[in-house]
Amino acid sequence: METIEKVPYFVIDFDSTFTQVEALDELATISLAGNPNQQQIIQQIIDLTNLGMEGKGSFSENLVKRLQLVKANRSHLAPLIDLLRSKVSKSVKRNKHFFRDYADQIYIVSSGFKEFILPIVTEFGIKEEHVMANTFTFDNDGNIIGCDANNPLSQDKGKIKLMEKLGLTGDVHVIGDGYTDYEIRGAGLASKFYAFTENVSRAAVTAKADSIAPSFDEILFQEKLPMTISYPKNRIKVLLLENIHTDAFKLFSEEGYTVEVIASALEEDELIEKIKDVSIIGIRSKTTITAKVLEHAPKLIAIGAFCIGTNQIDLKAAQMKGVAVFNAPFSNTRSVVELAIGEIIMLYRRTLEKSMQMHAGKWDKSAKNSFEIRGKKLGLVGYGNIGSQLSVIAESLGMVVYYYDIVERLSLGNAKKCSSLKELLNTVDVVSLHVDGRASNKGMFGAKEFNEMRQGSIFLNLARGPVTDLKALSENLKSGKILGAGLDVYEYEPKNNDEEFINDVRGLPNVILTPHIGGSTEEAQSNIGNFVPNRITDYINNGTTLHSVNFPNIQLPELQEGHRFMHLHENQPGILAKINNLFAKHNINILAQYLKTNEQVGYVITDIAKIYDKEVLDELKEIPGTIRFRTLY
Ligand SMILES: NC(=O)C1=CN([C@@H]2O[C@H](COP(=O)(O)OP(=O)(O)OC[C@H]3O[C@@H](n4cnc5c(N)ncnc54)[C@H](O)[C@@H]3O)[C@@H](O)[C@H]2O)C=CC1
Ligand SMILES: O=C(O)CCC(=O)C(=O)O
Repeated sequence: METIEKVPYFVIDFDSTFTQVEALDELATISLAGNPNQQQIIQQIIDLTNLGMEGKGSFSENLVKRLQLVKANRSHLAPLIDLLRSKVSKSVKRNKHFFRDYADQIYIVSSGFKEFILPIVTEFGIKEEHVMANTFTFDNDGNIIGCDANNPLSQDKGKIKLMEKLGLTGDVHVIGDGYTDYEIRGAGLASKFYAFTENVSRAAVTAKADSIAPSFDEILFQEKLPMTISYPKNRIKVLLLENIHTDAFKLFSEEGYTVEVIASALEEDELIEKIKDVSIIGIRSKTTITAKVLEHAPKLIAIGAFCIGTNQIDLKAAQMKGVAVFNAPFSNTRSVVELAIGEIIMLYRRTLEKSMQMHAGKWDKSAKNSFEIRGKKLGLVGYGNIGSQLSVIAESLGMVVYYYDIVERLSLGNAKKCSSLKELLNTVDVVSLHVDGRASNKGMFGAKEFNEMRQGSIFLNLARGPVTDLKALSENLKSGKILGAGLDVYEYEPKNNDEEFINDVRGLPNVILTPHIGGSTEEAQSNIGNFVPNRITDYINNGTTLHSVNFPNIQLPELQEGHRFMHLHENQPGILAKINNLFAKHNINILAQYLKTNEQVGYVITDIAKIYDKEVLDELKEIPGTIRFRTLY
């Protein structure tokens, strides 16, 4: 711990800084309960508070007006204090130890009232005599009728007057959300002003700040003081591309990260430029993360694939750079399945063709080449999450399901396993591809496979574009061998909605073309927008890698006490022993230890006691084969 002499005095505001709320606004909500004009009066109070915080108008007149509007009684203070206790700012709560450990250096300077400030801040170890605030005056019935007019804090430029009177000798750093907090610095009574924006950010105040602090962690980080978390979260930059659902923005922002959103995908060179200071990137299927991009991402901790497929990411390169990749393996499964079912029906009934004829004024009432799906044989190529879900629903509609997969899968319902792709193609009426986008699947379905299909079949590809040879499909559609097709994915897909879709399949008969929207439903996107950020924050906050597609998967218990060390290394013999030898050498007590490996890497998580020799950190990083080392708390 640094010596106390080096630590400046911290002058901290109460309302909207120490707590998330303005106490007088909250007091009014309590005191005016049941008053028919409650909302209107509270709004007047909020407007007056904001004027004061922005440094507009006379502060003393503003305070008197607010107290008159609040019309509170002593009996309203207890419920107010209870509420404030639950509204202490999150990062203040998180760093409770700081207020206790540095109590000699901490002052609360507030234009609020001691009656509700003292019970809150003294619970954090702040000294009663270091709390500078107003006091209420009451009438005989306990009604609040005003405040002590002699207290400088009830007057204009009150905080300046108070600070002059306090006469702190030494460095003073002010932390607050209001203009009156800045004024202490403006008057030369402090050397630094942090605009605290965790709860409210006012342009007039941030413009005057020496530093903007979105949390107390940021202040402690800048002051080089001990923090509860290892790194201020606002310094973690998140980049979300490709129209990712707004819930992801919300979740990452609530976590305290700084989030940037771009609606489209980025090309490699644009990405290389953008990713330099990014810690978390969120993409969908259109952004390719190559080894070259990863070389330019020194801060990258995690990649979120806000979809199922991860073929667009160099998973191995990410792993060897210690970047964890997470996807949403079943959040859009149902949406793809529903689209496939809909398309099979539409294609068998030639609905699109007939609809287009109708729009052109042609009435063609005929049953020719229109069929029910009941009793038809559906062949699923790839029997993973989507294939097997489609199997169940198709069967419930009366289809007879066959499947072919390169790995053993549990047959659901009455689905029949085929031992080869050829067997499946020779048997079924509808072929639907649900394989993943691994490199070896490129071109897996071409002239030979269409040739094996039965006359008058239906073909669907809602998996990945490169899997199918569209030239071969087009020839088979034109010859009538294939009755109809549904395509959602293409080898080249436009980068954004402004680029034209250019492809030979345009204009082919009885072909449903959709712009890679198999997973684009409100439900799926919202599911994904929640699933992926939660996996990433679990990893960052706890080390848990469950659902990572490139790290060994491990679900860790929450760390209760102490520190967690996470060591990712190349999977070579002897590394665990080297880690533990270092702990022994530094006399470090291991509380718990977990190890999970895959073929390439090992992931060792060690929980240790609170006090430890910091030298071990560098030594752990230097163990040969170390890919990434992270500490928690
Ligand atoms: N159109 C869209 O918007 C969407 C497309 N997808 C695509 O669908 C794919 C499948 O998704 P899930 O079923 O969730 O994946 P999954 O990983 O659960 O299933 C894929 C299955 O395909 C099998 N497979 C791979 N190559 C094969 C081959 N050559 N022959 C036979 N079987 C093979 C695998 O063994 C596995 O069982 C995703 O990888 C993605 O590319 C996924 C979601 C939305
Ligand atoms: O919705 C997307 O951007 C991609 C959907 C997809 O292909 C997938 O989830 O793998």
